[in-house]
Amino acid sequence: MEFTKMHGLGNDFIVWFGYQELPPEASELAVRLCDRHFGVGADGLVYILPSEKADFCMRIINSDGSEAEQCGNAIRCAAKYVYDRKHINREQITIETLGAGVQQVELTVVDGLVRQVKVDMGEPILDGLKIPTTLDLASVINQSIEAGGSGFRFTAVSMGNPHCVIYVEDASGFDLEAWGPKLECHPLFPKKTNVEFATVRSRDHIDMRVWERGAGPTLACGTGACATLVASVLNGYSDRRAIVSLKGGDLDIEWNENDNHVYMTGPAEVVYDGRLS
Ligand SMILES: N[C@@H](CCC[C@H](N)C(=O)O)C(=O)O
Repeated sequence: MEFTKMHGLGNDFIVWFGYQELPPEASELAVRLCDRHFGVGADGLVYILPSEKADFCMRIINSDGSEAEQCGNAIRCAAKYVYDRKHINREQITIETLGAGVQQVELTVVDGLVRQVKVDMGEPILDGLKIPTTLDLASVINQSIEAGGSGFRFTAVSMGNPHCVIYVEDASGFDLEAWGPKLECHPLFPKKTNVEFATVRSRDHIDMRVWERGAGPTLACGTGACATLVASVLNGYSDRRAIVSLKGGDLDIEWNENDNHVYMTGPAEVVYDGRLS
């Protein structure tokens, strides 16, 4: 079984190509292989599959074996993979996702090397029940939530997958382990949620740390960065375009006023090719 280890800003994946469909053992394999001591070590498994609607289809399995609807860092990796391995010879690629439709990806290639990947992440979902939350509201902005005896204010956004954005004084020093798991499984979020702790540095720069649903603390989350930018605009904290600084590096995020789509630009890297016996 040949795989490729890739990452987007340190959010790392075991990438598989060549399957015709998601194998039934994907969930069990994710738990085993993502283990950083007894396995390969990764935040998730990524399958690049054939698609009837787009050039390729991408499916992402979190390290706990659950399947996510979408993954921003993985879609950049998938686009770089198919281009580098010459499965496509265009710099514009369409990739079908489980929960965020078909996404348009554009590669910036310099001297044959993929330098940046820009993804049209589609329109954010703001409706409370569709995110999903248990709140029947047109948008879930600056609402209160209690976890572990403490109260927080949160804004919920879906980018195909659910996000709970909380503003804190210092995101980079925030104790993710203490609050992440409690908020991830909070009953307000029926499908659980990714949790972003954000600090707005200026109107075009936001620091964010993430506790991912099904994966725990990761170095970066593409959909989380998009959700954080959208939440920051909704709360009046930022402009519609900002750098979101994550532990693993920066993403350039824009929520375009004309088409209401969110655009994410960032890198994707190959670490190594491997073979499982
Ligand atoms: N790291 C991702 C998101 C992966 C899925 C997430 N854990 C979920 O369950 O929704 C990203 O870069 O977007």
